[in-house]
Amino acid sequence: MQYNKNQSHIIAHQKQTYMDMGSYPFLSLLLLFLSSVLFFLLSNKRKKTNCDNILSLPIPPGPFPWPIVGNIFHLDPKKPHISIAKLAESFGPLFSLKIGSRFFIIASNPTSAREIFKIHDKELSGRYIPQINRILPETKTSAIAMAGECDERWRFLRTIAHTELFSSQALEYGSESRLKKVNEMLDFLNSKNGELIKIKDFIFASVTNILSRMMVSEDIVKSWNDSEEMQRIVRWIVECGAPGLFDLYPALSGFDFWIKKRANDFREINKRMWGDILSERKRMKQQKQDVECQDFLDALIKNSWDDNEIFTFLSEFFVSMESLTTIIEWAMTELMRNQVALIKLQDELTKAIDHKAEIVLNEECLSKLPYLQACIKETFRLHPPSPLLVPRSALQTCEVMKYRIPKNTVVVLNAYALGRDSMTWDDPLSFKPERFLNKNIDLKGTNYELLPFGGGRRICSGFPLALKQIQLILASLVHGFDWSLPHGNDHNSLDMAEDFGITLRKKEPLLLIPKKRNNLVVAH
Ligand code: HEM
Repeated sequence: MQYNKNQSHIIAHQKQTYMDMGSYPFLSLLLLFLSSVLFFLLSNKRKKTNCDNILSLPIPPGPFPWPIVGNIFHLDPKKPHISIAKLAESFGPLFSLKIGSRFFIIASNPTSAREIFKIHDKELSGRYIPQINRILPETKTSAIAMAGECDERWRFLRTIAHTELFSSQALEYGSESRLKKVNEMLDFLNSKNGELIKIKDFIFASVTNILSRMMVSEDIVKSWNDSEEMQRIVRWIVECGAPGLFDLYPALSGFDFWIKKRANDFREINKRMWGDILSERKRMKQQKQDVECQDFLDALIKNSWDDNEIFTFLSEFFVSMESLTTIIEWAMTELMRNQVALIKLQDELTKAIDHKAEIVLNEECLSKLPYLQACIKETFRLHPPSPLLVPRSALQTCEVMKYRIPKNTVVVLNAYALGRDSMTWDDPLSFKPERFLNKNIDLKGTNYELLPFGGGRRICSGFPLALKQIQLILASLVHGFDWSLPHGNDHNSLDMAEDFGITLRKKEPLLLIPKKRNNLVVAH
């Protein structure tokens, strides 16, 4: 066999290659190991640096907290929304408070609102869970607003509520019964022509029955006279389930001897409200009188929830009826005080809905009326029913506007301050619906200067239904009647005092005298 230089070169090359291949697993493992160590060290360093960075940041500024009580004396318990709006003037749009042993941050302008609802929405999407909920497991499994975080269960509950109640299809389906309820309200008002009436009572009865028809196919306010009693019951449910003093001092929660009683009351009232309706429905189902899944209650029974879970889920939606009543009462109050706006709104409605033969008001047409929409937005701006929204909680320590927000901080947005911020709004204390005409500002939680329904992933899930009800009822009241104050009182003398509670209500209920104006027909 002849030997040549080229072959020797090839053999040498092959040897080299075999050598490489022989050591390949070792080298590659070594490289893999080294790069993993490097990656681990670097990413850990980055994480550590991020963490160190966040931990080295200051918490938002705020007034000095006293030992044990914290900043409790900085708040007027009757007007906390105004106290914290004033504190924001000194400490800025994101400031902190300590109340008891709880740490709060308060956002008060569109920039800080955007940070909370958009940029840090995920980290700040928790809710503080009051102590009472720990002994009421049903509030954990079947209450949307009380879900501690946006987990699978929360998503499931929001999906049921959306599909059955708030989707366009569900709203379209419920349209006929909404219009029926509004017609009943108009009949009632016609029967009171010339008499003095407390407007929030019939508004509450109407919005509540609209919802109860959608949910359980019957009225839960059986007569107009029962409205006050039902308002008391709803308030009672909220008060039983609301955070108490011991929530501010969790270390002392073992001494809350009343908590079991409050929990029992909560169950008892819920049962009183829904027990008979549920038993009757179950009885009908057993007798196969009502096999098909027809309303919201049927859908819940189908989910095999226990009775307490069903009661809790149903009640959660009813507590928002007070918000609806409050906003419509404020809208009527503002329109009574601002007669020019009232006449403009009546004109808009007349042009849009009066036809020669009959006057027909329908939901589709109302959603397109710019002045009606502007009046509603202007009322929400000045009188957000939940001025501090529903507080959120920080799921993890995070950085917001260069401040450190520790895990479990309670996050509050002052919607009241947002709506009256003179940096955002011209002449902020005046009722001027015109400011919204030709402006692209809506209530869907992305215009951070106006957030009465909150924003981000936890935005009010009932928003689409709420808006439909407000439009329909307000338009019917304004177009169907002329309203006057008792004893020929001057419109400017209307009392505008607020009462801070479950909602920011009008302190003195609005009393008005209706005079039939139009033969209104509310139609599909
Ligand atoms: C004027 C009427 C209403 C106002 C002003 C209002 C306001 C709010 C606000 C501020 C929140 C908290 C949002 C957030 O954390 O970002 C909320 C949550 C909620 N609202 Fe409403 N609401 C109204 C009507 C309704 C109605 C009619 C329903 C149902 C029938 C409803 C059901 C809910 C539910 C289930 C939540 C909890 C959402 C969650 O935590 O994921 N609301 N609402």
